[in-house]
Amino acid sequence: MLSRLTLNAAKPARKLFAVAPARMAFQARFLSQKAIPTGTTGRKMPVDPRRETAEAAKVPATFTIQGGPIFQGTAFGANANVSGEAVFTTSLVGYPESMTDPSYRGQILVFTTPLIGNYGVPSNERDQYGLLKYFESPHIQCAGVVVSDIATRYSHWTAVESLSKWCAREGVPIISGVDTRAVVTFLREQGSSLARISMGESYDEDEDAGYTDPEQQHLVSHVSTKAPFLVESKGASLHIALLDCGVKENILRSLVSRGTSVTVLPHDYPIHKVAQHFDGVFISNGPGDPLHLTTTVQNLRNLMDTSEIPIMGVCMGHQVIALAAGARTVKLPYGNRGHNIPALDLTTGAAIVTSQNHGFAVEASSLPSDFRPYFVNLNDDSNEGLIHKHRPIFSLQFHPEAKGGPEDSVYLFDNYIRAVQSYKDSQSVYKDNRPSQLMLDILSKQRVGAEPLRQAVGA
Ligand SMILES: NC(=O)CC[C@H](N)C(=O)O
Repeated sequence: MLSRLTLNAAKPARKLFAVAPARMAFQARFLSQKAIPTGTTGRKMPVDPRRETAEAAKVPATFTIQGGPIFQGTAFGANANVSGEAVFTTSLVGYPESMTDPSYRGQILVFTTPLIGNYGVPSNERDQYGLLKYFESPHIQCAGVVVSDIATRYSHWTAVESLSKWCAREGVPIISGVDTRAVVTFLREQGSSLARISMGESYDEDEDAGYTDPEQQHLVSHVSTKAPFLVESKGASLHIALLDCGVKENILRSLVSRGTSVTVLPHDYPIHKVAQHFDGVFISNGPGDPLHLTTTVQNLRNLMDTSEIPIMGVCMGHQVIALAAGARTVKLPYGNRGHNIPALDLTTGAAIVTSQNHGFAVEASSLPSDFRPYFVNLNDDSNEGLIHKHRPIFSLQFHPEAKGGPEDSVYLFDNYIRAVQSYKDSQSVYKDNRPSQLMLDILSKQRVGAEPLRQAVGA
């Protein structure tokens, strides 16, 4: 199935890429034009306070891929040396959402879109449900950012600061001036690789020194909530339990805005022991290798063996449901990250464009006979979803909440809510509707944020 993804075994010679001279000349011209602002009347215009000073662009930085090319560029954001898995996204917009998506925890995010930062960074305003309006979690989750050209001016009605200032506050470095086409060419041929962003021009000739592999850690335990909390939808009659592997705000919003209250539980909460208090179970997205989530998988297996409750999973949630069902997961050579990835609905024959961010995938051929593949990726044939043949259980490798991304697949939340409603209707005859002690305990708790990324600021 994944044969088209097979890696090229040949290893290219290590290459050093300096900042492209053409790009520097272009930037210098661009900056000098900005230095003489004039209006249509020839009158001198006030200097735009949102413009960052050109000096910021003078600090050199180096991006080194383990066993691969070395890129020199200029530093923005935090003055910090970081290491992580280098991954690339083909999204055109949505950098505030991608960078705060907990599934990117500890990764170095390479944007293939050449100009990043031109609409700045929005505020941490919250909506009527208490969810962040413009971010997918309260902090930047990726370890570092690599771009071809960072915009030093920004403009948007929601913007409150520049990309560089935001990253500086959050301890996350950016390197700009990198030939991101060469990075992607390398990663596509050699597969997912560890990398470093370091301040200065020097780089360690020792190819194996100083690299951190975030996947060696149990990343979900860092981003999952530490205690249950409720996201309330006023007057909602449905109540969903969500296992939080690193949930994006817009997944919660997609559920509560459809008239359900959501109780968010730590990823390893014994869901099989409490599911009778809820009308549906949801398993969220999250970072790292799904094989680390042994307790979550075991609990879910117990749940699926003992209850008929509707279950939906997204991304990590999809992988965990597959593992609980007895299927296998694999690491893809370089993953799928972007907002323009086509998937085919195998139940209807309709193609949709999806938002994705994952390095692992479910091996469709390993699904047990009571499940079937739901969607397939039209670029690389990898599995994009599974659906139970007789029960209301389905999951998606892509992100139907699509923040950012196209909204072709939001209807899948409607399908889930319909299943939750009919399950509730079928159960209500037997159900004791008095709130349990568990629910009373949960309702009394405030939301406790997950751990922010802690990186040493200062080289
Ligand atoms: N967005 C996600 O939930 C990612 C799932 C998993 N960590 C992967 O990389 O495949």
